[in-house]
Amino acid sequence: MMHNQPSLLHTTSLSVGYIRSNKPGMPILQNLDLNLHPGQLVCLLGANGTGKSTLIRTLAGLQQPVSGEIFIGETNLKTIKPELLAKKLSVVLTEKPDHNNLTVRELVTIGRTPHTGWFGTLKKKDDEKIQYAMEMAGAGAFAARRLHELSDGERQKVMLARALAQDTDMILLDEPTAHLDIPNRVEMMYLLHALARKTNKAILLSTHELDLALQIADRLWLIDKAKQLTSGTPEDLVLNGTFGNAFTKIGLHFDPLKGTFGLQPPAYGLHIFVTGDPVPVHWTVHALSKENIGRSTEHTHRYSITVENKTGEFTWILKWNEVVTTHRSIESLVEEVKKMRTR
Ligand SMILES: Nc1ncnc2c1ncn2[C@@H]1O[C@H](COP(=O)(O)OP(=O)(O)OP(=O)(O)O)[C@@H](O)[C@H]1O
Repeated sequence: MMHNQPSLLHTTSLSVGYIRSNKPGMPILQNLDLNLHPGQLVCLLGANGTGKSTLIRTLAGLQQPVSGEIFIGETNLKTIKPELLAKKLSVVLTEKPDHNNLTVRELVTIGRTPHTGWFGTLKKKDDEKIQYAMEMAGAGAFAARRLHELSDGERQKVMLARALAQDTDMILLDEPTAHLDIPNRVEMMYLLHALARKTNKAILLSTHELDLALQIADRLWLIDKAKQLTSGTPEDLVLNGTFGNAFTKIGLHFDPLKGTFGLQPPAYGLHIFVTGDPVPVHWTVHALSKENIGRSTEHTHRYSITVENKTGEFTWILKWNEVVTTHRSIESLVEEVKKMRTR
């Protein structure tokens, strides 16, 4: 992707890891030349323990790099004044906040400090930003509650609201969807994407939500099993196999057509020809795969299933050699297939 706007953050030969006293640094990820551009949502993906949190903490200036440099705009992170950094970059980590007795509104107001100063008076504009941040993050409904009274998912929204109130060019988030239920996960990811587009912020988030990341990320930073980080669009990384390879385990298979992981379809053994509308066919094949039965593409196959859809009701017609049976549910169909198979 071409970028007309200069990067908000870049790294040169960055290695991240843990520096132990009297011992050489233990790099986890090495030789990183990364860029964050305005208006982009970047998803950082990798298996457990590959260094996602370590990288985010290092980019946010919360821990020292093992070697290499990080630049915020043109300024080296080592020399940037904390007040300026707080206006450029906000970070949302997974740790629980220590200010458990504060109300949500009070915590989000702390996010505004870089603009008001610790003893600064809140101007009308700050109040508006705080209110807006809480509403954007979906935390408005519990603004008056104390942090210790919130669920993990509610607290996560509040931490996002605090970062939004800080109103920085860049937001870095470590697993922002970890405690959310599925509708809230989808909503959070779309919210962050819309935010990047609307406000021209750069947003970097680490996640284990592979399918969501494929759908909404402008760019992936993908850490593979060899601890190499590859940066590219989701589409390119799927097409060139990097994405599938990074997560494939023995027996697990990445389907590049659907963008999902599943059990490896059987290469040999029973296959049935399935035909009909794509949706019922999909769920029929889905159920058969649990019985280790694959889908055949051969019309002349000895076994076939035809899904008919008359007036909104599905009927499955199973042909097993010469025997034809009709079914009103996938459950009944699969039972029949299992019976036939053991004959
Ligand atoms: N304080 C520390 N000192 C030494 N090693 C650490 C420290 N914190 C983490 N590590 C190690 O660094 C590696 C990377 O950890 P990190 O938390 O960055 O991984 P991650 O990709 O965020 O994992 P997850 O997906 O499980 O959250 C791990 O092997 C971990 O054991």
